Amino acid sequence: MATFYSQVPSVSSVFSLYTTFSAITMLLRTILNEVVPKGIREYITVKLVDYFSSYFQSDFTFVIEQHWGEYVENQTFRAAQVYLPTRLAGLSTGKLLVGSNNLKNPTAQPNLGIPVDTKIMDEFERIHLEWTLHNVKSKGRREKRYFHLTCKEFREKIMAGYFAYVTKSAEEIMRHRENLQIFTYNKEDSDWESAIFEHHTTFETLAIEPDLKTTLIDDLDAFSKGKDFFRSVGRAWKRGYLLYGPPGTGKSSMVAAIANHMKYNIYDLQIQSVKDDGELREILTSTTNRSILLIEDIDCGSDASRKRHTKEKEEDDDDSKKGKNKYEDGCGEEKIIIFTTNHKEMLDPALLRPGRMDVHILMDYCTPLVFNKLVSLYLKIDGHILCDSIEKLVLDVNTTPAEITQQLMASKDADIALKGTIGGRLLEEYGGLILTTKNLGGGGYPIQESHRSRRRRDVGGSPRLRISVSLSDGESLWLNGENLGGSPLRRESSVDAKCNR
Ligand SMILES: Nc1ncnc2c1ncn2[C@@H]1O[C@H](COP(=O)(O)OP(=O)(O)OP(=O)(O)O)[C@@H](O)[C@H]1O
Repeated sequence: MATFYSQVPSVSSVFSLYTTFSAITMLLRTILNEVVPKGIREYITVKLVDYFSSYFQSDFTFVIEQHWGEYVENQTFRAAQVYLPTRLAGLSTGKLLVGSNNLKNPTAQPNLGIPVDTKIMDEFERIHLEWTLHNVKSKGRREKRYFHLTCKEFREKIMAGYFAYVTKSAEEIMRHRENLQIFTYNKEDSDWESAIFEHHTTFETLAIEPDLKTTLIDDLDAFSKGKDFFRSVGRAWKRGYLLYGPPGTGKSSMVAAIANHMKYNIYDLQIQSVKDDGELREILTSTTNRSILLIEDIDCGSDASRKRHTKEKEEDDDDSKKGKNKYEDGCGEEKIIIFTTNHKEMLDPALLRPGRMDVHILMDYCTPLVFNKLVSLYLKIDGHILCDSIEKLVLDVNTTPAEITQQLMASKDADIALKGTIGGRLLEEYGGLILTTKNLGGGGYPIQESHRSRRRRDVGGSPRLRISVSLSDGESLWLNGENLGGSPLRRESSVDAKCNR
């Protein structure tokens, strides 16, 4: 017994042995890091991973195809596609697939792509996993892509935990992705074609009323966090927006701001080219989650679409009685649908019924606030001597943000740019007088599209526009210009405004 105790090392000798061992380990690690170049170290790691992976050859394989059913995008495939590039360090070959679609920053480090027929290693709760992307193209059929995910056992654990982990990671990556994509539908291939979405408008650079901006952002944020809510009320996790208003008031810019805020890709569908509901359903189901389906100019239609609309209307009436919406049918989760139109009054009333489009947003002519926002965005100034008068004028004369931005872009010099706007031109011509159309016998004469076209016909088809202005000395004038955004205005005649309405 005594001999045994005498052989047991003391605490201090254990501690000193441990210290020496740690120091040697650290020294060796430092030498290894100093002496063996990084490339060789990584090569050894890859080889070791390779060796062990072939040693523990997996015997169970999950097959994850790109499409689930004939057309529906398989969300598990999509999640893997987004997630796997983060696991390419464990690649078992000496090759990497690299590329970039970053047009904003062409010198940025390229991204890693998923090479075909190449093993990609991953680990989940100490389970070793192996992914391989396969690509099969058979004659006359579209390319078939699928992943093999192999593991030795633990099938239950993979089903219960790993796929959810991959999906969550992919969502996180997508939430922070820099480049969004815009897809357009190719009828011939019955598939979407993608391109980088280059519209950089955000809610910061979109000039809209502040209240509308706050409400809309809150609505979008609530939607993106609303998974449980939508489920609890038994509704599909979708939101529909109808953007309506005259051309040039920022509907497309608003779509870009929404996409950039949500980091959603856009599927831009020309509804006129879709022949029937069956095709529409196929197209909708082939869009991915966390995306925007955009249908612009919903009021415009070819003959084909008009015929379809008549048929649809009958079906819609039927569907709406049952509380159904075909744009919602079977098209996945977390999706936004946006319709735009210049003529809300021409839309099929079925589309406007409660429950169809959740939010209707009027994109209108410039207000003083919108005008000032555009001035501060484009001219980087907080105010200008001409602004007060132009603000008053935009209340009376319908001017679109597009017309204003065009003029503000004309020069970096605020004086020149502001004088180029309709208000600026009037002010310049009439020597800084306060201009208003308010006293024209009954509350002014706002110039709307219908008035414009009637005026055009009145003057024998020439594209002239007349606006009425009362000067500060009480005199009323009709001013004549080629159009609001065009050539300088000139005095035509002094007339009684009432007679000319
Ligand atoms: N509210 C706005 N804020 C900032 N810029 C705007 C706004 N509205 C229009 N613009 C400017 O005008 C251009 C045209 O606007 P946009 O295409 O968004 O209008 P639209 O309402 O979609 O027109 P259309 O109905 O003809 O498609 C934009 O590229 C942008 O520069």
